[in-house]
Amino acid sequence: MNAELHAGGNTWRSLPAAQQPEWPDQEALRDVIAELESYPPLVFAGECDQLRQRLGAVARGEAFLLQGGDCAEAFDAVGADQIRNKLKTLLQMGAVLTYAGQVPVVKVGRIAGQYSKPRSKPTETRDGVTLPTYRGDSVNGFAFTPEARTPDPQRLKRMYHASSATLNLVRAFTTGGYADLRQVHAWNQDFVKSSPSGQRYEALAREIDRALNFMNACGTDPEEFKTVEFYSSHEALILDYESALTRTDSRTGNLYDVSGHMVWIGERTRQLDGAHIEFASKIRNPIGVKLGPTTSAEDALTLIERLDPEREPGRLTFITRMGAGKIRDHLPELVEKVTASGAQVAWICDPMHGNTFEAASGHKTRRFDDVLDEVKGFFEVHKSLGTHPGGIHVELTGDDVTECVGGGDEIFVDDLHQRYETACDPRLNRSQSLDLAFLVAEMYRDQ
Ligand SMILES: O=C[C@H](O)[C@H](O)COP(=O)(O)O
Ligand SMILES: C=C(OP(=O)(O)O)C(=O)O
Repeated sequence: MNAELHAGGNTWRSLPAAQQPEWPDQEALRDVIAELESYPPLVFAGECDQLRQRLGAVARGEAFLLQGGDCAEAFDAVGADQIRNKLKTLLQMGAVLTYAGQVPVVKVGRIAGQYSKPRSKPTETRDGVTLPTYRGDSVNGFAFTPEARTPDPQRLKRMYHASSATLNLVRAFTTGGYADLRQVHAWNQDFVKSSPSGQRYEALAREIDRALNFMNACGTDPEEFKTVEFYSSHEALILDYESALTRTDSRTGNLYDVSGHMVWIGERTRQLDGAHIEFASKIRNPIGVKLGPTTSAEDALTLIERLDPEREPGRLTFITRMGAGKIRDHLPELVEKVTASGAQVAWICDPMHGNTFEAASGHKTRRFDDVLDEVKGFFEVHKSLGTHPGGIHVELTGDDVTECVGGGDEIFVDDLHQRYETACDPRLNRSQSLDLAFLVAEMYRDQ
């Protein structure tokens, strides 16, 4: 094991680490870690610093964060079409939100590293057969066989290569002309024309059109529309992987987890004395922490103490995922006490994870109306406290899947089986994601 890392990026090893796979072959795991430690970084420390600055603007109320992508990326979905569709959807959402909010929208994908899943149960039983639960492609296979479900550390290397290929294409799309704002707006116009609830969005789309024509008429350099800043993020769950990809920045001597620009710690692994928070406290990347409905204000304040002792805007993002029925009761105390402490965190709403239920067909799903209601509650709470609703964090795909019910192009419970493709939690499809963007844009504007 890399001795330099042992001093900083590996201090988590002496603490309890929740949700780690039971790798059957420890020697094979050690070999994989050693190999990963020799791989080049996927992102540069300077890019992480730039994202931290952008998130600082979110924390100060000067920008909005759009973070979204798959629940669980899959190795067999690392294809040009899927990556392009996802990116296209996020760019379309970003364009609408930028216009409505009149502030920069920081665009961060749950992409190029979101291969590991925390689970409620360690095992799954089907027809009397019990096997380890699926923990994401970085750990085991989705197929319900003993071979597939046995954790295999070689998969950590595949995760690195899949992340690398994905990021490479994302960089090409976002800097090579595909993300041109005029093109993105034309896609949005198509959506407004074809969506059953598109009429509601027509006025906003027309205004954006006029704004673009105005900028054109003023002679704005068309090159300025051509590229877009886009960052990667994932849950820092499998600590053997994340710490093997932690490097010392030659400019500053600080440690960075170079597996993605931003990493977050999930609701199931944010124990204050646990390994994940210890790991996150040692790296300089911008850090997100998920906060569910049982989070106390004291927990939030201790997290700030551990992760953002310098109170640096942009360092820490709280991603609340309370559930539509709970957010209005639970969020105010957290925001009030954190604000009173003087900390400037970014507050982001994840309206997905508190709103999951099982349909009679057995599919895990979410209602679009609940998702929307949680975002509404989030905006209401921040409005009443005079604080900034900093953004949204959404599980989505650019494909026309049928995993969440509702939306303008309505999906019914009976439709769920048609194209239910997620390996874990249900995602908004392309049209539901764009519906959400237009509706959140209206809320942001009213704010
Ligand atoms: O995406 C989040 C979690 O991994 C997921 O909600 C856990 O799902 P489970 O309750 O089916 O394990
Ligand atoms: C597992 C996730 O969320 P949470 O930690 O909020 O349950 C997730 O975002 O994939």
